[in-house]
Amino acid sequence: MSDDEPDLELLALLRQHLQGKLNISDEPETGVLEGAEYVYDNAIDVALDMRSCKNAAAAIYSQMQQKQYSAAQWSAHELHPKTKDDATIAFIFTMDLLNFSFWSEKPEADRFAISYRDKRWTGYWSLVAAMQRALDEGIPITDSHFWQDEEECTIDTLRQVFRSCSDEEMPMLAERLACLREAGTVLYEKYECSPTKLVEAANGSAAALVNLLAKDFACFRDEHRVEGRRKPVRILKRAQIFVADLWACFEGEGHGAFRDIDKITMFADYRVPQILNTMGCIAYSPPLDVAVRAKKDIPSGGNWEMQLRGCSIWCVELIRREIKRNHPEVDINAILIDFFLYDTIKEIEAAGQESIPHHRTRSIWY
Ligand SMILES: Nc1nc2c(c(CN[C@H]3C=C[C@H](O)[C@@H]3O)cn2[C@@H]2O[C@H](COP(=O)(O)O)[C@@H](O)[C@H]2O)c(=O)[nH]1
Repeated sequence: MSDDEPDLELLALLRQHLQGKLNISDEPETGVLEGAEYVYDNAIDVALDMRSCKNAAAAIYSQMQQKQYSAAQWSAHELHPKTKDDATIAFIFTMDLLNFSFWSEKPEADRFAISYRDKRWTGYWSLVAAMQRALDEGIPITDSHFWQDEEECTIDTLRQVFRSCSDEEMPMLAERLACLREAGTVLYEKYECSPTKLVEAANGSAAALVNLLAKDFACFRDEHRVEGRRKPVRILKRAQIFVADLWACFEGEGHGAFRDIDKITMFADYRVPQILNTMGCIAYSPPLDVAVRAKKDIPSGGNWEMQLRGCSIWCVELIRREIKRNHPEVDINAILIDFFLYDTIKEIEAAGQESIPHHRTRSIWY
């Protein structure tokens, strides 16, 4: 080897050493957790209670153990798709494109609801039920070609797909149509009209898939400016829950196999902050507490809302760390803790035992 040729072996060793020391990894990061910690460090209207977080970690761990909570629960839900194929990937992609803002101010009997399989579905489940019903009725709601067809896929088509068994229409139908249109265009331009090709473009990295969604789809770009910080805080709730739903549905196999799945954080929606507050893990300042209990509109991207979302992400991260500290052998991540917390608050809601309302923010982000 001549003197001026680089010693590739030496360079490889140096790179390995530096990566170890400086944690310079080729693996992508989403930046969500870093942004959440920044929001928590600067929050004045939402605080974390460490004693309650410790107690919650113990309670969540023991209940998850008792219920043998795992990714397998996802497919066990009556309405979730059961096959592990491209059709299911398209279903989950469509679902998480539209997975936002189901809440209503009407009484339970009058709120937007979907009648399907002789049951009345509300909230998130109304979305899944409406999609299943549409497919049963031959409406290709999960097909990105359909989303781009301005003759076939109109606001009236969505009114039909999401027709309610009460007088209230599904919220934000126009925004949902815009999400489908945009996603159809991006899939056509970049991913051969295939959600599976989009998943495969991430080469098995959860963080890379989240970043692809945020980069290529404006309707997944759930990031917001906060004062005192140059770059926006990335929350990316629907991008992250898409990866998590894929991972859970495929039970970590095939198109659900992500080597860095533990980089996915809690999904900052309007339900998990409610259960975290109920458990005493997060506390609101008096004015925020009054506003939430009065079901006042909490503007999307505002100071209060960003504190609610950022502090909830950070809170679940601390609960996850506490569980891992006490049970290093247990394979648990923020996704399973989040799914468990969501299902728990839904049980509390069904039993009519909510002690504080969820916060009211209307947005396409959650
Ligand atoms: N953080 C978090 N947010 C979640 C879910 C789910 C459903 N995931 C299923 C999959 C596995 C789990 O076991 C669940 O069965 C929906 N949401 C969000 O909540 C809101 C809907 O509330 P409500 O209107 O009351 O149904 C809305 O923003 C929706 O996007 C979750 O898991 N985590």
